Amino acid sequence: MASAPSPSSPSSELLLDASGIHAWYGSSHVLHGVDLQIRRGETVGLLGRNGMGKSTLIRTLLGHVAQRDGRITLFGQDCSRARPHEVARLGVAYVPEGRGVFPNLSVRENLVMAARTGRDGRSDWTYERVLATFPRLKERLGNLGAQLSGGEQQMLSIGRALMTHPELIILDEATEGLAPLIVTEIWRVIGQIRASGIATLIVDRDYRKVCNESDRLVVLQKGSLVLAGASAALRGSTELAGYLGV
Ligand SMILES: Nc1ncnc2c1ncn2[C@@H]1O[C@H](COP(=O)(O)OP(=O)(O)OP(=O)(O)O)[C@@H](O)[C@H]1O
Repeated sequence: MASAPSPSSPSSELLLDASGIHAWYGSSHVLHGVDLQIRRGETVGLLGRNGMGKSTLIRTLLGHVAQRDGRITLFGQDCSRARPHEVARLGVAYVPEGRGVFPNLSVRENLVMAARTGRDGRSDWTYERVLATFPRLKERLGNLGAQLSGGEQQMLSIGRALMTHPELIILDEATEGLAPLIVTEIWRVIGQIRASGIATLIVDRDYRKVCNESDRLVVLQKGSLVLAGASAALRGSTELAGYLGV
């Protein structure tokens, strides 16, 4: 089992190195030369008001936005033009808001189907460990994905991501629209993922939580990176509040 770096001291190895990222939807130019780095074991919070380009940046890094430009290196490999399945195969798990679950398969099948050893041969996120992390899923093993509540589907989606032994997990609005108790549960698991040494990129509307649960913050405004730095330094700053409009 790989040793887990402490959340406060990510290693210097770059898992993601993206520079000069541009993206377009038709004639609409949405990202304007964004740079983003994520180191092994690091948790990065991606912030910005609605429509500033957070989801587009994530989708671009994952190869989902065809009209893009810039350089994207993942685990040392050039992925600037990679397709989504090629990025997934490299060890990046994507947990999109409210999706990522097969509705006609049971919870057990959803998890087992996702199982894969990591690039470095890791297999520490076993089926049993995922169920221990999400006790609710353990009670629903025979239920179909479609029969789960929104919160349970989100947990299953994160559970499936963990079963792939990713080195980087991207969580886009993982708590959106969920009941407060479930939101607390999901943040607890995000904390566990962080402590286990998996690097994470988090987008969430609860910017305070993102500030508290991340090592570093990057802020987008109108598709450009306007602020970046250690969460401890930026949290509570008037500059951050200004960009977030809070
Ligand atoms: N599929 C699409 N086609 C055209 N324009 C899009 C598409 N998706 C997003 N946009 C536009 O791109 C811009 C950035 O949107 P994006 O969803 O990346 O922002 P965001 O920061 O994630 O915001 P939110 O928090 O509201 O999801 C917005 O102006 C949005 O209207």
